[in-house]
Amino acid sequence: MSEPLGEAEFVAALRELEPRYWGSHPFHRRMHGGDLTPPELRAWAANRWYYQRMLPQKDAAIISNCPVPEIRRQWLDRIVYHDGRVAGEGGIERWLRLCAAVGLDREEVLDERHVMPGVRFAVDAYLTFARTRPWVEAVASGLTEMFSGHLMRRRVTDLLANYAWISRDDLAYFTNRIDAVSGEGKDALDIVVRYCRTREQQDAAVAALAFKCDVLCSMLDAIERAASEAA
Ligand SMILES: O=C(O)c1cc(C(=O)O)c2c(n1)C(=O)C(=O)c1cc(C(=O)O)[nH]c1-2
Repeated sequence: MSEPLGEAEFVAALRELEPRYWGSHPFHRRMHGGDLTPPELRAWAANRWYYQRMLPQKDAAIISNCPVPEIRRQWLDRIVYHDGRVAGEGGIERWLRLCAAVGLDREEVLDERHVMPGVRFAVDAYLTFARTRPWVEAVASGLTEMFSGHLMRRRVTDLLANYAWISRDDLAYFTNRIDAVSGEGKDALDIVVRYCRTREQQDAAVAALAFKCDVLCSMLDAIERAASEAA
């Protein structure tokens, strides 16, 4: 059995996966460059809805598999963040607001008529991973958020600069998420470092993060196809 990595080495192994993150995916590059047409932006928002609406179920799966009260308590905030405390609030509602801003009716988002099979497959795989793998691996798979703060900050700037009909208020999903992610990302990394003690657990955490990078890129591959059909 190999020796466990030191903390710095383990964190470096996780961070080394950044090139596999969806930040550099060609579809994101086109979006940030201002090259998407209104129908392409709608295809993106309607498909990503399927990811957004699954996140609380993924976080609930982590809680249900986790025997540590302190972690369960901490993780609960994520569900409330997306679902809100009452109907009409929370991240999911802010995503729907963005969908409306790009010209989608609420109904056509909620009934998921635009969701591509590849997006469904990738997102469902993420949920199944969280339900079936050890809870700390599921937490590690969410560490893509370590890479997302910078991307979301750029997204707000680039969408405002390049798509005249989108206002700052329409982007409340991202402006709000940027603040949340700096704290949550650090908390999740601390948990992974603390609970992955053996080399096998550390390797499984790195593999979980690689898997999640693939989930996100597969989503965007399918979204790219939806966009080309919509354009
Ligand atoms: O816009 C983005 O690029 C981006 C990326 C990610 C991510 O890296 O997983 C998340 C989000 N946004 C996000 O808004 C979000 O709520 C979120 C939750 C999670 C997760 O795995 O638990 N990732 C992400």
